[in-house]
Amino acid sequence: MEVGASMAMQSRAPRVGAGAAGGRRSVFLGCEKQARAGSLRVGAGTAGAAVVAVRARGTKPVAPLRCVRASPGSESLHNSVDEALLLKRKSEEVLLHLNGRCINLVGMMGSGKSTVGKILAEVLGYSFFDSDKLVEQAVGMPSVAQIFKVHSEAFFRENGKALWNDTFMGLSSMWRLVVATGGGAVIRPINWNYMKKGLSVWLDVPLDALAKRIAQVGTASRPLLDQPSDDPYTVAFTKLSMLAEQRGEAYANADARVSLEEIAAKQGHGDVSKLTPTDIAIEALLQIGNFVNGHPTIHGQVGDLQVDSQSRRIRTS
Ligand SMILES: Nc1ncnc2c1ncn2[C@@H]1O[C@H](COP(=O)(O)OP(=O)(O)O)[C@@H](O)[C@H]1O
Ligand SMILES: O=C(O)C1=C[C@@H](OP(=O)(O)O)[C@@H](O)[C@H](O)C1
Repeated sequence: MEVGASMAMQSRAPRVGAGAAGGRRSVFLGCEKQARAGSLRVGAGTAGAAVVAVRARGTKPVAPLRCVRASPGSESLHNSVDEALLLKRKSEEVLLHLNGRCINLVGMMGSGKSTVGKILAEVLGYSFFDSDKLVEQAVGMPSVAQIFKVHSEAFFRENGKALWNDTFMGLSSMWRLVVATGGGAVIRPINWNYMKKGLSVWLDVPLDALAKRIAQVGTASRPLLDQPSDDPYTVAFTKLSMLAEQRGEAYANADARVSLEEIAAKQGHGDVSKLTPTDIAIEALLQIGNFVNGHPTIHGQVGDLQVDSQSRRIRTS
């Protein structure tokens, strides 16, 4: 989640404020930047504990083209103007068929869900959410690492499940969002019930590339990989291999798969490290396009909402 602060979409990061409900915090998501008409309240959670209130953004079909960069020191996200234009064209192609459906990115830690998700949100004129950030804020802690430390992994995954339910139920009830889900979100079947209300896209990155990225940025924000070692690459690679073994089939539930190896092969590279996040976003749009063409939703149900594809107004069903 280390994408640089310079990216425009961060101004759309969800704000979460506390509200007492059912003995824990309810989650208030305000996607305020560029918010326009329409405010929607969705009861979330079987206990009705949390209410997610979302300001629906107005229509803004495609974001203006602009050069975006990742964190300082990293590569430019776009290799060229041509690449940026291709991204924009692909987004225009899929936008109409998407019909407001939410895009849920799944994949291992470090697979680029946040980085690519922000590019997709930017170019589609969608809002970007990071599901881990929502849980952090609902728990009232600054990071997942802190939740693991003060509580435990089990708390994060199991005891915190009501929060997860609220988070995913709330997110799945919204529209025009790109969501970067935590790498472990796929292991809870109920999360799929919610994610399947929109589209799910698996960023399938070779483990070697993941371990290199994570070793490069450090493991502090990824508690599962954060062990004292002189060789963070090997620690990350070993743990990621284990997780991939356990989760492989769960990721494969996604509606669309973006394989970095396949993109690299198409481009004639032997190595995925040459791919920019924009290359990956373009392929994601291609795969999303393939999926939505086979699964159209027109004037239909999107999650719990009715979306009018002409006016793009939202009504609760
Ligand atoms: N295509 C890419 N090439 C090189 N580094 C990347 C790429 N995509 C993401 N990264 C870097 O990898 C790290 C993890 O990316 P991130 O988007 O936070 O992954 P996730 O959200 O899936 O955990 C970040 O430091 C990011 O800058
Ligand atoms: O794969 C996992 O189990 C995890 C992935 C992390 O999110 P990212 O995939 O965004 O790094 C975070 O939820 C936590 O450290 C556990």
